[in-house]
Amino acid sequence: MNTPAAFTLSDVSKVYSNGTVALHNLDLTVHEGQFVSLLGPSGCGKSTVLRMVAGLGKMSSGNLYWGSSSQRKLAYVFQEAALMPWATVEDNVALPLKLAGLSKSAAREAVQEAIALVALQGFEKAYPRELSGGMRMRVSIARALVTKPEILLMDEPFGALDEMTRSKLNSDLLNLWGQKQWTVVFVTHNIYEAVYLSNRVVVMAARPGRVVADVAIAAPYPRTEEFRTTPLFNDYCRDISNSLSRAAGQTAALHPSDSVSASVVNQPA
Ligand SMILES: Nc1ncnc2c1ncn2[C@@H]1O[C@H](COP(=O)(O)OP(=O)(O)OP(=O)(O)O)[C@@H](O)[C@H]1O
Repeated sequence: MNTPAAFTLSDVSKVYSNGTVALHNLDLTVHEGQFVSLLGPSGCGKSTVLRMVAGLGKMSSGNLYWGSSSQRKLAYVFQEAALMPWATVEDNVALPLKLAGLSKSAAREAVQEAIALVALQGFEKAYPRELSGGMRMRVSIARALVTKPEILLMDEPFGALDEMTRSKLNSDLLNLWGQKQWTVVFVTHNIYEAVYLSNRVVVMAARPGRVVADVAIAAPYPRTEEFRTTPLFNDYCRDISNSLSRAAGQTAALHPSDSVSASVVNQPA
């Protein structure tokens, strides 16, 4: 049985000012505590969905409904860590609280807690240039967590990281989610990452941006590295890959002049 809705996008369309139809009649309800991945090829509107939920830009039509007022506590994690290079880790993490008007001393406890959640104790005084890409992304996640969000919107946060760092951050993120039970909406191009992390994968296709499959990943948590080698994992990856292929075929039929990239449709081994 589903938990209450965290939010619902109802019949949402988004046409950018240059005429690009980024989303067309999209319906999506995300439930409290779900870990939902939005998966699809470049340009299918994944980031636009996040932006509409975050209120970063107006929908052209449709509505966003919140499950309850307390569920509006959002945090956004971007693909680039986007840290202030001149500021230490703790000052970067403190930024949202500073912007909200808290003094440094009032923010200290929350900043320490967020840094501990991403396992960066000892690096409070370090500058971004002294950190690896994975550590910088941890700082970016801590900066999102410092506001104690209930909904975490993550826009391909690990896309620029090497495979081993990505795997490590995947399992750390799952551990955190297991403790905190946020609602997570996670954008990715990567089928394996989506299946590993999520209890639901929403598959999208481009031109126009739309939902083409909604797959419940019925594997228990906590998920270990072994999950990645199970037949169940491979079955989900194959099914989702097939959905992406079918959708790419439909898009190609709609836009025969395009060369639709199937590069995201990697068949699992
Ligand atoms: N500000 C904008 N103005 C015009 N077109 C835009 C704007 N932002 C996005 N688009 C277009 O809208 C479509 C959806 O973009 P969006 O960034 O949501 O896709 P995406 O699935 O997140 O892509 P990617 O995986 O490459 O980040 C694309 O065709 C994109 O070029």
